[in-house]
Amino acid sequence: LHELVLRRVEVDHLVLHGIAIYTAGFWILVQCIGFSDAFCLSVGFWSSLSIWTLLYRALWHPLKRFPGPFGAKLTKWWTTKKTWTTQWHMHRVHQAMHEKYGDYVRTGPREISIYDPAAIAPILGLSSKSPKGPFYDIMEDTLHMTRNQTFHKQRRRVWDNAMKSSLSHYAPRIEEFTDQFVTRLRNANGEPVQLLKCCSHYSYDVMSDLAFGKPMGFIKGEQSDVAESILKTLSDGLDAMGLIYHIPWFMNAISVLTSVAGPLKAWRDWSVLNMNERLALKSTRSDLVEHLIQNTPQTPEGKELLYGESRLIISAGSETTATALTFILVQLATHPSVMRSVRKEYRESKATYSCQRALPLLDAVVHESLRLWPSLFFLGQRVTPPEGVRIGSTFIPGNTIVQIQPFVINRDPRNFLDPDEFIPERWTTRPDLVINKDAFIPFSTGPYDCVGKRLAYMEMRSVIARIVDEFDIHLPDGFIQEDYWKKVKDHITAAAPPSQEMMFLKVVE
Ligand code: HEM
Repeated sequence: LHELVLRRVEVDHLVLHGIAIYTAGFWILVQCIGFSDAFCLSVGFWSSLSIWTLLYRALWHPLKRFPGPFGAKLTKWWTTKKTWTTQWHMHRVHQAMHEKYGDYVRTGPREISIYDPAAIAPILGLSSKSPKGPFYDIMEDTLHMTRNQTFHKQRRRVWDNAMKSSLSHYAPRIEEFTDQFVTRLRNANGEPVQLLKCCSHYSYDVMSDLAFGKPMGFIKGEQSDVAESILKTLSDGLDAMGLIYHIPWFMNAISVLTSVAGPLKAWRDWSVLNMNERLALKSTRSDLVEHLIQNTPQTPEGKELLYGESRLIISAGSETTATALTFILVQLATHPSVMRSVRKEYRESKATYSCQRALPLLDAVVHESLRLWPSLFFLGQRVTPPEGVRIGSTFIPGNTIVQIQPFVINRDPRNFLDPDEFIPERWTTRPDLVINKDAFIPFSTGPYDCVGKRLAYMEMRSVIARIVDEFDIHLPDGFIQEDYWKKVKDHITAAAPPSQEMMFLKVVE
């Protein structure tokens, strides 16, 4: 079985089929030879298959010459265990592995983690021949979760056009949500507020407005119980995802089961209800979802795609932006002189300000915060083409899962001088501090890069500019920067410490 099938064919998405076939086979065996003989045969089969697989992975696998932790060479459960024992600090584990083993580390039986910036273009870039990996099989097909390159290309064109033509109409709407955000901070009267919660409420409202034409009502505190439980499911679910997403076959099985009954089902039902309402609206608004609707056949398959993509808008755009906003605000609070300079820049440009246009220092602050703390620690899982890939002097054999690690690359002194320091000026007046600009990929790069990047910048500019214009931001007494950053977890997205509070005090002129 190992030599003929498992070694040659990707079976990650066939686990439930495998379990069904095995169960049927076992039942037939029990009918033929009785339970105890069938059981002994089954134990013998699984033990010999496991021993052979482990021996093959350790001794004969084409990746055996790559260095890496011994356990990781044998099984991906090693990563799950490591995630658990480090309490979701895999980004730090990757840093340590890079220091110990170098630029190419075997982090799974058929997986290499790459910390070499020279790999970014050949693996992720426009001319890459490495398609998406098995992680992207785990849910129903959408723009993001598909491995079908033709489907992706066609659908990406629709999304790109939709973003291009709808964003200018959407800018005033973003400012309206920012008004609500600032009002909420004003109402707090300088009392501590939960930072991540505020930012999440903002980004979930903006994204649900974009997906369904109506916000979830979080910023104004008018959310329904269902919306509240969905936000909780999505946030809590990420910790579980952070543990199991390393093992695509397991993740695949779990996501199928939980979408039939369980937390993902509630999320799915809610999105179907809201998308059906949106479809019935016959909206004249030129927004993202209107473009998607117009470019999707009104067939059962088309509707499934729209349901999936409405969830994609929320899942791809909310956590990422909320985390980025949270980290930027913490950086500004701990670098008050930068905060004052951003305020000055915004005030001087108010006459021509639009969240669609770059403000050089504010954009530099966003860049620098994303460089140090990218919203997504996991990006760009790819599979090398059958002929393999050569990067400099390193040859990676075909059908290897490869993963670029942005957190490590962003803090590599080969790419950025003083890599652990927050220095926004490296993106404005100090370009000498950026050695390799191409290593900066918080939105990924190439054909699968972030389609919502411009929208995300609009949100971040709008919120940060308006907040620093009106408030001085402070962290509570006793806040220790080092401890805060140590608490950031890696559960696919970067997880900001949820209970961190911040005070927004009216600027005294
Ligand atoms: C600071 C905020 C954001 C960051 C850092 C970010 C980052 C990323 C990254 C790294 C990817 C590639 C993921 C991968 O390789 O699997 C991605 C993809 C994507 N992002 Fe974003 N994102 C942000 C905001 C948004 C927003 C606001 C939207 C709005 C809908 C969005 C929609 C998407 C979609 C649909 C994809 C999949 C694109 C494709 O596969 O063609 N993102 N994002």
